[in-house]
Amino acid sequence: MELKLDGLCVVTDGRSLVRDLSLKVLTGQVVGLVGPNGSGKSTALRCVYRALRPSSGTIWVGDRDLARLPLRHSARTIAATTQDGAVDFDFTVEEVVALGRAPHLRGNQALGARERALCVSAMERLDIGHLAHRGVLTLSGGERQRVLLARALVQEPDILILDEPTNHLDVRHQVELLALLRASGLTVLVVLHDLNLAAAACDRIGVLARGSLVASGPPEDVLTAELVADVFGVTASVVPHPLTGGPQLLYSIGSSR
Ligand SMILES: Nc1ncnc2c1ncn2[C@@H]1O[C@H](COP(=O)(O)OP(=O)(O)OP(=O)(O)O)[C@@H](O)[C@H]1O
Repeated sequence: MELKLDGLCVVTDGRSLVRDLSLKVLTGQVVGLVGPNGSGKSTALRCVYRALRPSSGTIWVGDRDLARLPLRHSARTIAATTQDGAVDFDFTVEEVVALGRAPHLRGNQALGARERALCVSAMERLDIGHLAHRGVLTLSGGERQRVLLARALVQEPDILILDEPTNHLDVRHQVELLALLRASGLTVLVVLHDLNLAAAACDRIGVLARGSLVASGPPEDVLTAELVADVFGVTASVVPHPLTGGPQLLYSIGSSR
């Protein structure tokens, strides 16, 4: 299902956090949103998973205006993981993952065999099967992040919204997660700080700076040394990935040695 942000604006206390953001994620595409700290990435995502009402603009989910969709309908269609991955209660891992089915159930309806199998499969895909009976509050940051991703997958959404899903993950789990996203066939909008991961995993990249989209397109068109210097204030060399030919950034870190 296609996701389209059309002229999205968020104004809080007279300050524009997101300015006239238009961005399309075609069905089954992975689109990365990158940009410096405070550039409005999470604010834009919060509008898509309905934690925040935009000041103006429209979010189209397929051919439907998100603001007019019943909450239960959008909860079935869009799954999200947030940046801090906060979990307040000491549920077990399998209980948290099962919560992903909530938009599909009525009241206290129990999970059926298919739904339980879905939860087991998602835990296996995220390499957390061995943690099923652990309390989530006892988990490491990366383990907890994988639990929340499993919960998002069992929701069986059409659209996944992920805010820095790799930030606590070790390199193996980063690579596995991005491979899983690419193989999922879902429409994915993901905030990533690691530009090299974004280049490797995304069909297209949008760059936000001070709330505005300053570039968007395939990674090789967007991730240029000039853009990285302009937007992030960092000197980088862009070299082709030896296997894929995609752009990879090498940073110079000043040193007296
Ligand atoms: N509720 C709010 N009230 C006032 N300012 C806010 C609010 N929420 C976010 N901001 C500000 O809006 C700006 C954009 O925040 P946002 O979290 O969207 O940035 P971000 O690009 O996701 O940053 P980061 O990379 O650090 O996660 C920041 O300056 C932030 O302090």
